[in-house]
Amino acid sequence: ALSPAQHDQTLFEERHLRYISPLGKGNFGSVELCRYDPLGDNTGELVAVKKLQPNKQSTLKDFQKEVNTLSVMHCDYIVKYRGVCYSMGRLSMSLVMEYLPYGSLIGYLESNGHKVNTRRLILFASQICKGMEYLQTLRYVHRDLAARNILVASESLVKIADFGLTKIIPSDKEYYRVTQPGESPIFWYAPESLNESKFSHKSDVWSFGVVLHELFSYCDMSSNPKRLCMQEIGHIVQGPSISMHLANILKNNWRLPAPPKCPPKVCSQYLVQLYR
Ligand SMILES: COc1ccc(-c2cccc3nc(Nc4ccc(N5CCN(C)CC5)cc4)nn23)cc1
Repeated sequence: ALSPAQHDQTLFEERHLRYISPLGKGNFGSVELCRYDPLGDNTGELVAVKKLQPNKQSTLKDFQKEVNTLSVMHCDYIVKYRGVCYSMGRLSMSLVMEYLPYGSLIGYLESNGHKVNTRRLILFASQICKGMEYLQTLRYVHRDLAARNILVASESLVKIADFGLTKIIPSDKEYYRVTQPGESPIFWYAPESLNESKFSHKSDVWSFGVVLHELFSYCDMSSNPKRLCMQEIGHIVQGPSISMHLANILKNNWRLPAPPKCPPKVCSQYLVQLYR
């Protein structure tokens, strides 16, 4: 008879997890393509395995929170949790997720942009919206919504990934205030996040507006949000004062310029910020 552990589909045994290739690295650790092949006949499922590299930024506790966050998500527009793999006798753990073959939205649009029309971009934007709407029903704030954290499952389906910075809003408050975190994606931050480290569904809406800009720029490197903001701020500025300068130009109503060929009805960076 199978032991309880063997019944647990979310427990992946390290000995059956066969490394195939690297998928990406972040300040958290790395993500690898593996095949979970308990039968040893290459019929096993391809999975994306996020290995934790505990460093000053991310601890096992943070990683455990990310795993718990993803494990309660059941939404077509959020990357699916498959389970965990413990190694070094529970001293280290990896997060096992479904593998999305087309990779990150940035890479996909860079190499397939020519065959992605406005209708398709709007479909992707609406799917990201539905994923964010689902997060909001669970009172989650993503805090790192950006094209780099959107994955492409198929030519007509994208999913939100990477819940490393996601926080639950306390039931008695409308926002989450953080102590200054490490690597901050400040060019996707709303003014209140820059000025007061406040994060809410509204600040996620702001970041969605930046994602719209990325989508309709086809994630072109020359017009990425960081580059355009730094051009406006002036490259002379260095270090922590960048977020202060960014808050300033936003206060003076500078916004990311509408991407070339962006259909007027979509140029809703402003609409998005209206609805915040
Ligand atoms: C920061 O790096 C990553 C990398 C992978 C993931 C991740 C999480 C959860 C599911 C998942 N599926 C895929 N698929 C995927 C496919 C292809 C590629 N690339 C293929 C082409 N290469 C040159 C770059 C990687 C990257 C990811 N990546 N992925 C998240 C962050």
